Amino acid sequence: MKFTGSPKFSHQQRDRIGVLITNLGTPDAPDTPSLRRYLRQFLSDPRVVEVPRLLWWLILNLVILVIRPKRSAAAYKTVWTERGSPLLFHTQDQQRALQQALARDYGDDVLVEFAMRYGNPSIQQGLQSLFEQGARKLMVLPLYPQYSAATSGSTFDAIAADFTQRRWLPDFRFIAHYHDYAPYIKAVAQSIERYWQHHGKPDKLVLSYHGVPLKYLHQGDPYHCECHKTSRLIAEQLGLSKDQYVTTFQSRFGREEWLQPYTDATLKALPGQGVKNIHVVCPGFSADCLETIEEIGEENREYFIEAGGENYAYIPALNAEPEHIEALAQLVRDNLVGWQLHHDESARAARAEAVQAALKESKSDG
Ligand SMILES: C=CC1=C(C)c2cc3[nH]c(cc4nc(cc5[nH]c(cc1n2)c(C)c5CCC(=O)O)C(CCC(=O)O)=C4C)c(C)c3C=C
Ligand SMILES: [Fe+2]
Ligand SMILES: [Fe+2]
Repeated sequence: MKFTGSPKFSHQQRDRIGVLITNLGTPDAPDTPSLRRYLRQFLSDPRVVEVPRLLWWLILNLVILVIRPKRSAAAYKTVWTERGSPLLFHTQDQQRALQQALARDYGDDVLVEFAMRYGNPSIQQGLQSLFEQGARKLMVLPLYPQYSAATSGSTFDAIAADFTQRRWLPDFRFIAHYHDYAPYIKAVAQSIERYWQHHGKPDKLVLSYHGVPLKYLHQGDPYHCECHKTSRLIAEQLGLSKDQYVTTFQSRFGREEWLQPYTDATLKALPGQGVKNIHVVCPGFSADCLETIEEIGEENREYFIEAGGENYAYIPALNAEPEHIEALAQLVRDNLVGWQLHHDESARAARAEAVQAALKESKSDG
């Protein structure tokens, strides 16, 4: 059979709305074979690495996948937890909390699943689960606030690739970005303010975003502009003047030029300019992961202190914090307009209560 059907469908089944939240993905374990598998899938994506395919195949297979998996596995080991990779368990927590927040309004008419662009659970698994539970309308929300072809664009490709194999396609909405969405800006600003209430204000706030090759900007990718807009809006919310914050780009990969200023070079230079007390926040990462915990929390701290810096703190990502979940729930509600399902209101209210009670119970089970 060429196209996957929906054998479990019955006319008694209620139509529902599926919300798929996604993130980048992470290896299954912090060991060399798992990293080789993960990096092969990730770095073979033409949306991520825009280099002629044959040349890239040679570099990837003869150099990168020989050297990098072992090195990256060692880095992942330092952040791995009992619940596995931080990116994975934070995304799980976000899924659960978002499901609960939306159940307050929609009962079980709206289902939330999560998936990873690379590795597990895959986009295909996430979609399959939603469709099996009766989702006939689908909203995909990649948890990348700033759009880049390398991230949100690639996620769209994976959804589209799955659709090419399906017989029954859903109504479909894709949230390409939310870099200037007021509830998101407010959630980031609040988390910074809360941090300052306990730890005081720094000389400078560094807003560090994952980088991309500079050529993507020149070829029209809006990512760089969206990062700067997010920073400006957060700074406005916090009442910071231009000299009190700086936007930088981290996690450079390979030899070509990436977006500047680089986070590491900036942190090495700041103490020499008399800035000895800084806080770093990463508004582009909706969940803490290797790139924030290890790269910003550890590696870059050392650069700053070695260069003569005195106080350095990393303000954690929004993860499953209530303000974040409320911002995401609001984003989903805003984008559900026109998609209300037509059920009897009182029955819906009763279902909403039942779902709330069940979720509370499952939460107290651990
Ligand atoms: C080849 C280049 C890469 C591009 C372009 C890129 C863009 C990009 N990535 C994120 C978010 C994350 N990246 C993460 C890890 C990671 N990124 C790259 C390379 C590119 N990223 C690599 C090789 C890795 C793996 C780690 C390593 O080997 O160093 C992560 C963390 C994943 C985790 O498991 O914790 C995130 C998140 C964005 C937002 C982005 C472009 C906008
Ligand atoms: Fe990355
Ligand atoms: Fe990194």
